[in-house]
Amino acid sequence: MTSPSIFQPLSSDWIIRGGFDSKSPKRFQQFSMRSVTNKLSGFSLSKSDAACTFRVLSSLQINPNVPQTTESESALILIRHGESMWNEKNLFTGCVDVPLTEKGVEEAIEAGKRISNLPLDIIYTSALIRAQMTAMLALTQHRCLKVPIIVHSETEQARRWSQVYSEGTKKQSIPVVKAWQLNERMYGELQGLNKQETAEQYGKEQVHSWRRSYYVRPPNGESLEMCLGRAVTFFKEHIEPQLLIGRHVMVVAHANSLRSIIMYLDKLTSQEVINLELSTGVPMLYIYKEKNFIRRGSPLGSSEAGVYAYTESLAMYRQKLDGDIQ
Ligand SMILES: O=C(O)[C@H](O)COP(=O)(O)O
Repeated sequence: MTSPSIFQPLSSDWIIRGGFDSKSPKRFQQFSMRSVTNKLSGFSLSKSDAACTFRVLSSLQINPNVPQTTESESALILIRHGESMWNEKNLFTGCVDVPLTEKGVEEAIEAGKRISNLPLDIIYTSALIRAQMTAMLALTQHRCLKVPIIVHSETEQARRWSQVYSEGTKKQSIPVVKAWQLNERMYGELQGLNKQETAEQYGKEQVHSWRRSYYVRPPNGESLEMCLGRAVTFFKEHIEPQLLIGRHVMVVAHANSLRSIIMYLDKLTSQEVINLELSTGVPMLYIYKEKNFIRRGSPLGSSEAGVYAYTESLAMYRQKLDGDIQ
């Protein structure tokens, strides 16, 4: 029996996002993502990785029942993972793979409540456990009641062995795609050091520039520019095509991989991104329409109505959920 690994998307669409005080968008600096990516010797996408990713995403994307239109409106949710055990200890974490604290678990559940009425077809997370825990915990709160299933594409065998053979079950599932390109910025020789102690040793300004500037690299680590080279390239090549065909996407990642993606979405300059701070576990919403990203609402509002400015299609999705439940 053959069964292509295709997950059915929801048919509705919707909106939102918010989160920080960005200034009015200015022209985004033009530069070649590829040239930046190529500079990252330790972070280049191998041919076999690329082939596997392509196969998995192809199987997720190709569904003859999905109307492929460029006019649809789709939602993009971005969430920084909940508090990790090294956030709690104030340690530079970067690509070290540490889990959530209890508070981080609560933040993930709270984030899930905030997005529980928003349609969702596919989830992307980094390869790090704190982002994956956040995604899974958030999904426990979603009113669609679908099961998030991690896509295994490491090898052909992993792909075959994780196939689902029921179309009905696939319809009740949401694929979760892991991508190392969404990992936190690699913090080099700062990883494991205490942030406060490092500021005392090297000076506040130096540490601020390692943490927030666009071009400056922490010792033997990635600058935000380098992080953007991989994260935004992945976003453009894999996530944007999903949005383009009307899929609703959630990305669960990290402070700096998300800062770089937001820099791209909001057309922030290298100066503006310095002031961009992201809290743990706070969902941000964008609407993707006619190839533009529109930031919606503020996740910091006290009530859901204050949080999300519903579009017509989002309101319809919500009504449908309410109808299904009554
Ligand atoms: O990697 C880390 O230490 C944090 O997740 C993000 O750190 P930052 O606030 O220094 O960017």
